[in-house]
Amino acid sequence: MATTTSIVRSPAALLSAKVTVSDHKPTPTVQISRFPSKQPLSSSQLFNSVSNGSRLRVAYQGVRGAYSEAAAEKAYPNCEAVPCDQFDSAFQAVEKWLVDRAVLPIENSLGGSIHRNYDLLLRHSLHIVGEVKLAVQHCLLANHGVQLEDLSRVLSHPQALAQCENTLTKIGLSREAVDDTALAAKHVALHKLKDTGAVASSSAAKIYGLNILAQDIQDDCDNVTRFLILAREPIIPGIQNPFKTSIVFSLEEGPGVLFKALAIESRPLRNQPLRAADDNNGSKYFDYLFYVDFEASMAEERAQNALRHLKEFATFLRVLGSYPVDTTMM
Ligand SMILES: O=C(O)C(=O)C[C@]1(C(=O)O)C=C[C@@H](O)C=C1
Repeated sequence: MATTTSIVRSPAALLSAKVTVSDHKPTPTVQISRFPSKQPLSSSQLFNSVSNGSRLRVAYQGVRGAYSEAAAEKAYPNCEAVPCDQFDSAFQAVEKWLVDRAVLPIENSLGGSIHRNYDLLLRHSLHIVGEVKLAVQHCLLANHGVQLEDLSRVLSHPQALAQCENTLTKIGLSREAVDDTALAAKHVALHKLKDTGAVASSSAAKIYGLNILAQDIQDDCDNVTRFLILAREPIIPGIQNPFKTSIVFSLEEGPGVLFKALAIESRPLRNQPLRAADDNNGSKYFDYLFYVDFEASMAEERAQNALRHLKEFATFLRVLGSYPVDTTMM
């Protein structure tokens, strides 16, 4: 997959910058119509389009019809959703001012964490300014005229395949992973495949002209994916509505007690995953990063106290963002 991203060094250069954010669409010319102020966004600004009336540009990973596009549109109903071929391109598109926000999946109620995005959060310096939860209802799609018994194989995003594991096993289809669910639908349609279906959304069926053979094929009807909204600047944390704060930290000592006590997301450190133990035997143990979401705003004293305390024994601590909780699915 070809990803060509021009390195933009000054805001003026952005006006003529071209970026290929997806190789499945004609190369879009990115026009930055607005340079957001350096001021942090307030939480009330968060869900609105920009004040001069131009549409907010929101990067997502995938092609048209992907769940991530639906999540971007749920977060910002009037936005221009900009497809990116990889998660990393979406991060870069925000950093290079080619778009205003990125909306990326971070965890799913059935499939678990999307580890790649946890790693990318750390490698890039964007801020979490919101979250959006999306109910994911998968369909089994095929070309018109193709019956269920004609299929031997199904294509989809690995998370989607995992979310439909039991159903696909029952039907007896072999699985093949592709970059996103809508791309699977597009591939099946484009190549007029007769023996291969796609697990994707009903809107992907509409966009690529496929037939819906089965609906709601996920193993649990409560299949929810949580997406993070990322921006160049943090928002000013509020206290008027429920806020969440996401942090990442590492510890001097082994992960043991804290890990068990908090049951938090932990990932081996990428640059230096193993740490020598103090036992002089040359033994090593994994050095962990802990990702914690807690339900409090950084504007609250109790959150500031908790982080001050954590800072005393953490070898590394970063606040990834303090943002309003998405209460739409509660
Ligand atoms: O493939 C898509 O349509 C996506 O938007 C990606 C993705 C994911 O990464 O989890 C998003 C929501 C669903 O959980 C399945 C796939």
